[in-house]
Amino acid sequence: MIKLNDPTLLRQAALVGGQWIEPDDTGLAVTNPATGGVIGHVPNLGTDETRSAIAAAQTAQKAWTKRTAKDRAQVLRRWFDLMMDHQDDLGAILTAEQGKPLTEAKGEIAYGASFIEWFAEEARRAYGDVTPGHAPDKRIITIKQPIGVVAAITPWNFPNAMITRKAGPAFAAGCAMVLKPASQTPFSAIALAVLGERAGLPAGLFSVITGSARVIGAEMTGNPTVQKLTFTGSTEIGAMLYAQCAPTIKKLGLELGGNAPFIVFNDADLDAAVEGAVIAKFRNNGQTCVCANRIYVQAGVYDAFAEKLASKVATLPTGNGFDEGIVFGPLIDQPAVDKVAEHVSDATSKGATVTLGGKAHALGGTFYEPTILTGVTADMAVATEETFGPVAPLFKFDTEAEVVAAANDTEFGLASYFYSRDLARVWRVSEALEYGMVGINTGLISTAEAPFGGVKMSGLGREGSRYGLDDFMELKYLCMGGIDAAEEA
Ligand SMILES: NC(=O)C1=CN([C@@H]2O[C@H](COP(=O)(O)OP(=O)(O)OC[C@H]3O[C@@H](n4cnc5c(N)ncnc54)[C@H](OP(=O)(O)O)[C@@H]3O)[C@@H](O)[C@H]2O)C=CC1
Ligand SMILES: O=C(O)[C@H](O)CS(=O)(=O)O
Repeated sequence: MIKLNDPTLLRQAALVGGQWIEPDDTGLAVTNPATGGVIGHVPNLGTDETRSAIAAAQTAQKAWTKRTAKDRAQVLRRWFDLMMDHQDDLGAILTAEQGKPLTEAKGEIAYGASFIEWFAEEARRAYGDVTPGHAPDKRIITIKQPIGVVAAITPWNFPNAMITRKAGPAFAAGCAMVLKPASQTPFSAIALAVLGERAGLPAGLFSVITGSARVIGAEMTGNPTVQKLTFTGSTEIGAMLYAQCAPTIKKLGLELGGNAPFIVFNDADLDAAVEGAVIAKFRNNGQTCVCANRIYVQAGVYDAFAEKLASKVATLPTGNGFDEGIVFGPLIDQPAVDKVAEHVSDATSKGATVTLGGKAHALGGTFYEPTILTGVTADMAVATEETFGPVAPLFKFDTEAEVVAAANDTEFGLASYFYSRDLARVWRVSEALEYGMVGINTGLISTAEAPFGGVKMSGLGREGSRYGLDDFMELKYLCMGGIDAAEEA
């Protein structure tokens, strides 16, 4: 059992149109990836409950949008305050169902809450404009209005922040949201809904539906009342949902897979580059879409970088996320371990060397040793597939042109990183990299103030920043005519 200051936050129920529904004997078990133990159960809901939630959202949204932006902002601010007041409990629930170390989980709570805080402020800045008319009697006015009912589907790797990164702008804009969280991590979403009620989110505005992704998703994508679908997860599922939304022409927000390059030039600050690589590669045990999936090191510093990185990572302990000082928790499930093992096996079979780790951890279960590979080449699976685990493949390169071409040689375009202290090179490489985001001399770029998102197969739209609200609003053009000149006195 998870020790909580407020046990009511761990609620074994889904929230459908303002009504809490508890699981019956068809309920779905949620397990702790570190121990395999059952944390609790959630109801196995489907089409009817999803349809009911969407109808309730439509009703609640009409009232919500009539409230002032300041009023909506105050509710969001209260939600932010409650999240931070309960940071320890929300972090414990997250570690229990996702596995990341408690310190990192609490960090995610603060990161997730920052999106609610940011959009509480942005809510009051949905500015329109007045444009000089195209005729003497015409005036042109542009206003922004909420899209309406939003459906959201989120992944297990950031079970709090991937929800608030959508709910914050949606509610700030005046929308309602029906959410299907990942089946492996529903309790973080449910705890957010419990606190949302306490903050004053009206009944029906925010529903959390648990059950079959395929069935719930089919209703979300097919129901014409849903005006926007916002999805974070794999490119494969994202593309399928994109197609499912086509018949009802929904707006889409897609935050999909990545294959981030991490480039270290000869002129880099090597210690800073090692520190950045540890964060960019191993945050959340490598289970993030913006993780450094390929590490390119210029020939002049390759051996020194590899040695420094291995020495640093070797000091970082693996274990149960609730234990003091743990840096690497378990992977989410056995398929995740199998994929990591397959990538390591493929690389070594094609000539790569295991400098550190390279096998399942002695702890067993879904624990895997943090791994560093050297002598990695472009024909290996780690070069083209997202590993989504603690494997750092080091590629050697000679010239800037060669590494930029290699970095761009992927269908993905989410995050990228490079270390250089040459100003001209910083500009050249920043402009040449085909990605939505570029980290320059840093391995950690995600923050509510910045536009998060990708290009190519990594998705559509941006979350966070001053642009995030617009993804949940529609522009309306008012053409005011008949404004004739006053009669001469
Ligand atoms: N761009 C970004 O910000 C992020 C991208 N990702 C990417 O997601 C992948 C790993 O996350 P993972 O959760 O496994 O991704 P998935 O795409 O498998 O799952 C994401 C969500 O989609 C749901 N889902 C799965 N199948 C369907 C379906 N047929 N219809 C509707 N919903 C469905 C899942 O539900 P269920 O849990 O029930 O299967 C889950 O809630 C990686 O590729 C990673 O790069 C992950 C996080 C962030
Ligand atoms: O799920 C993810 O990978 C997140 O988008 C990563 S981040 O926002 O925490 O960088």
